[in-house]
Amino acid sequence: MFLPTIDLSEQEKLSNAHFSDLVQSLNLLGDIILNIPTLADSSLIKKFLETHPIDSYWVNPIKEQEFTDNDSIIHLLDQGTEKIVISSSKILSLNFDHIPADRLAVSINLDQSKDIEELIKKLTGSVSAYLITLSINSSTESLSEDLIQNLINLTKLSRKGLLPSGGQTKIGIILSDTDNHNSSIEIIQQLSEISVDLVANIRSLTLDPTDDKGLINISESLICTLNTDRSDGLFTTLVADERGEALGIVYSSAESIREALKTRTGVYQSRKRGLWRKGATSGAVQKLNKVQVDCDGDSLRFIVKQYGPGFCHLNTRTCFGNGKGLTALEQTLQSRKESAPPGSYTAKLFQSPDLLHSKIMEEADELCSAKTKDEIAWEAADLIYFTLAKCISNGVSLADIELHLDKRSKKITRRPGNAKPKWDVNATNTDETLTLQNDENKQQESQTKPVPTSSSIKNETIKMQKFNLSEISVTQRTSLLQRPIIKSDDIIARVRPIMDDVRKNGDAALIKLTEKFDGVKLESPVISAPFSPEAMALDESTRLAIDRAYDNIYKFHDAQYDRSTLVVETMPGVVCSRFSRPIERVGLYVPGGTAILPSTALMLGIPAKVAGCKQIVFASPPRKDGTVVPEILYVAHKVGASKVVLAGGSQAVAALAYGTESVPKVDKICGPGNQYVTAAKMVAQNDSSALTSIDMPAGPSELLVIADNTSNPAYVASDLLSQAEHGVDSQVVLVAVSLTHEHLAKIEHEIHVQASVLPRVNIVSQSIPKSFILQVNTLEDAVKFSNDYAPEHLILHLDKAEDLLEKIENAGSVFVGSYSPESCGDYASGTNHTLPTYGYARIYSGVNTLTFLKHITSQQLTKEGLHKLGTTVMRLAEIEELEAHRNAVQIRIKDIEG
Ligand SMILES: NC(=O)c1ccc[n+]([C@@H]2O[C@H](COP(=O)([O-])OP(=O)(O)OC[C@H]3O[C@@H](n4cnc5c(N)ncnc54)[C@H](O)[C@@H]3O)[C@@H](O)[C@H]2O)c1
Ligand SMILES: N[C@H](CO)Cc1c[nH]c[nH+]1
Repeated sequence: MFLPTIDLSEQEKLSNAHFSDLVQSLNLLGDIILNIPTLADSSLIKKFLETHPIDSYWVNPIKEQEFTDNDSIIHLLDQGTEKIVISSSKILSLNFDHIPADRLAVSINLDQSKDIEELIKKLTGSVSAYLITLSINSSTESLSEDLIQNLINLTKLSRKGLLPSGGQTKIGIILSDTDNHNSSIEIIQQLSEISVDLVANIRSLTLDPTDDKGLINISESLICTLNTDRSDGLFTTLVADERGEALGIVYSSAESIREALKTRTGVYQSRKRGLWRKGATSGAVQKLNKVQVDCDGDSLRFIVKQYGPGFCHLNTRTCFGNGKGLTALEQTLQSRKESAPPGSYTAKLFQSPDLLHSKIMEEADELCSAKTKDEIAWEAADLIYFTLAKCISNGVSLADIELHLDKRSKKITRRPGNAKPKWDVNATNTDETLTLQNDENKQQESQTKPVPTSSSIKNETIKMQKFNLSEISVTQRTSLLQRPIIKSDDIIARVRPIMDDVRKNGDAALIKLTEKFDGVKLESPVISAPFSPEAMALDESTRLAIDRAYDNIYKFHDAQYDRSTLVVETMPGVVCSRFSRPIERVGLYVPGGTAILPSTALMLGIPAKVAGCKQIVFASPPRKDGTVVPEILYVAHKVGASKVVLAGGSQAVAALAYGTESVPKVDKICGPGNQYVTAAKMVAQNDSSALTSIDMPAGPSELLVIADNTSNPAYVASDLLSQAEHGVDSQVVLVAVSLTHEHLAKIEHEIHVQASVLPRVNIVSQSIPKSFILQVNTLEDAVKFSNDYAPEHLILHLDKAEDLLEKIENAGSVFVGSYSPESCGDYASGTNHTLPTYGYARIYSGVNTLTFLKHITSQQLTKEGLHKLGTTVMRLAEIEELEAHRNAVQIRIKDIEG
C-alpha cells in the first residue's frame, strides 16, 4: 500500500481538524514516517506526539545527517521510535552493530547510488527496510517495465532471507515527482504486486471520495492492494479485541472498508443484509483501533474496542463463548466495580486501598518465597488478582498494561535492573551478597552497595501489614503462620564446599575463608586460655552488668540440674535407674554478623558450665582488627572455656565439627546464627563421620505479642521493635484482641515514631513491613493462632496475663504482663535466649542445662528378680525368633532352678 510521511517542520501549518482526522485514520493502517530536518530537531517529535498520539512511527532525519555517534539515535529508539531511517552513506561509515536490524531503515537515492546491488548485499541482515528514491517522469501513468524489473531484482536481493526476528524486509518507493498524484493508485497497485509500498506525504492523501484535487484516496489505496478468491468478492475479516483475542469472523467489502476507515468504527458486510454497522441496533458498537492486512493480502484483521455486552449476537464476549483466564478476571473485576453483590470481597478491596496495598505486598512476598511449580503458579495467580484489582479500581485495563510492556520492549538500552535499596534483600548484610564463585568481585560490589539511611526512609511510614481474622480465608490464615521458606537446598549447596575445605585443609582453610567472608587476615584462628587480662578488660559498669546477668542466668540454669539419680524398682528384684553425665566437649557459636552478641556467650556458656562440660570452645566472627570483643572473652573466661575460635558462619561450624590443627573437635554444637550457620549445623549433624549433634534450628529472631485494650501502646511498639531490629529477616507479629480502632492506631503510630529514631532504622524499615498485625475478636482466637504459630518469643500484654499461661502450648519463651519486656529475657533475667524459631517451638525446647547433658540408664536384677521376669523375656525373644536372647535368660534360669 503506502507508507505515509509527515514533515514535522510543517506541523504548525498542518495542525487543523482535517489534518488530525487524516493522522487518526493513517494510524489505523500502520506505521507513519515522521520527517524531521536533522536529529537535532527531535523535539519536533515530542511536540507532534503530544497532540497526535500515534501507535507506531519511524523517524527520518531528511537533511544530510551531522551526527558522528549514534547516541541520539539510541535515545530516539528508546523513546519508542519503531525504526530510524539512516542514509546509505552514513550507514556504511558508522558502526550500527548493536542496533537490531528491526529498528534500522536505509534511505537510498537510486540515481546517486552507483552500485545499489553491492550496497544491499552489504546491508542484508543489518537493516529491515529500504526507502528508495526514484525520479520518474510526471506524465508517466504507471511504472515502466524496466523499472519494475529493476525493482523486482532489488526486492529479490534484499529479501534473500527472512529478518532475524521474522518477517521480510520492507521496501518503500519515494517518487521524486511528488506533485503528480493522478497515477498513484495504479502505481500503488503495481508496487503492491511485488510487495513494495509507495511512500506518500500526508499532504497528498485524502479520505474524501469526492475529492477531485488529484489526491490519493486512503481507502482506495488499501482496497486496491487486496485480493480475494471468494466468489462474492468479500474479504474474510477477523475481529479481535485490543489484546488480540478473537471476537469473531465477519466479511468486508470495498464499501464497508471505506465506511470503517471514514468513521473509525466497526463496519462490515453482512452476506444477507448488506452494509453492517456493528452495534447500530444492539448498542454493542466498536471503536476501530487498527486495520491489518494478512501476509498474502486476502484477509483482514480489525482490532476494536468492543462496547456493550459483547461481540456475539448471543451477548457473549466472543462468538466462541466468554473468555477465560486474565480476560475473564478483568471482566469480573470490572463488573464488580460497577455493581458488586453484597459481601463481595473484591468490592471491599476497591473500597479499602490500605487492604489492597497490604494484600499486594503480602502476595508479592509469598511469590518470592514460593518454590515448587504449583506454589509459584498459585502465588502468582494471587498477586495478579490483587494487582488487577488495583488497576481496575483506577481505570487501568489489561490493554493499558500491555501497551506499556510493548513500549518497554522497544527500548534497546537495558536498565541495570537493580532492586531499590528498600527491597534489596542483601542491602544490610554485605556478607549475603557473596557467592562461592567470584567472591572478590561480589565483595567489592557489596561494599559499595547503597544501604538505606534514616534520611532516605524518614518520609515513609514504617508500618506492619494488617489483617482481620474474620475476613481472611483458612488458606490465608495458614499462610500467615508460615515463615519465609528457608531455601535449605540452596544454602546447603553453598556451605558444603566450605565445610569440605575446612575438613580437608584445617587451619589454612579457616584462615583463608575468614579473610574471604569477614575480611580479616588472621595469623592464627584460635585464642587459647588463659586469656590475657588486657584482652578482656571491661569498664566497671559493663563488668557489673555482665556479672549480674551471669548470676541470674546461672541461678536459673543451676536450678534446672537435678543431680540425683532416678531409681525405680519396677518389680521385686528388678531395679532401674537413670543418671546424667555432661557432654564432654561442646562448641558454642556466638553470632557476630550484623551485631556482636556477648549475651549469647552467657546463654550458651553458663548452662555448659553448670552441666559440667569438660571442654568448652567458643566460636565467633572476629572484628576487623582480628580480635574478639573483650565482653565475649570475659564470659569465656568466666565459664572456663579453653578456646575461642576466631571464625564465623559455616567455616566455624565445620572447624568445631571436624576439628583442625588448632580447633578441638567437639561432640555437640550449640548456638544461634544466620542461614549459613544453621545449614552448617544441619550438615554436621547428618554427617555420621563427624559424630556431632546440635541443639536445634535457631534462626532469625521472632516475636508474637498478644495485646488487648489494657495494653500500653508505647510498650507494645517498643517490644515489637526490639526483635525487628535484629535483622531484615526478623519477623514480629501483633495479635490484637478486639482492639479499638483508636488503640490500634496509637500502637501503629508508636511503631513509626519509635522506629524512625532507632540507629538501626534501616533494618526495621525492612523487617516491619514484612511483619503483620492480626485483629481477632476473642482471646481464644488469639491463643489458638499463637499456638499454631509457635513463636520463639511470646509476650502477653493482657489484663490478668498470668491466667493465660496454662493455655500456651507452643512457644520458646513467654513474657507475662506489661512489665516483662522481652529484652530482659535476652540479657539478664535468667531464662535462656537461644530459642527455636521457624515454628520449631512445637517440638524443641530452647537451650537449657539439659542441652549439655545426656542421660544414662542402668539396671540391676537379683536372682529372684530374674527368676520372676525370665519367662516374660524368653517368650518375647521367642516371638522375635532371637534365640540367643532367649538363651541368655534360660541358661541362668536353669541354674537358679537347679
Ligand atoms: N534464635 C535465637 O535464639 C537467636 C539468638 C540470637 C541471634 N539470633 C539470630 O542469629 C542471626 C545472626 O546472624 P548474623 O548474620 O548477624 O551473624 P552470624 O555470626 O550468624 O553470621 C555471620 C557469618 O556468616 C557468614 N556468611 C555471611 N555471608 C555468607 C555467604 N554468602 N556465604 C557463606 N557464609 C557467609 C560469614 O562467615 C559471617 O562471619 C540473626 O538472624 C539473629 O536474629 C537468633
Ligand atoms: N533476641 C535474640 C534471640 O532471638 C537474642 C538477643 C541477643 N541480644 C539481644 N537479643
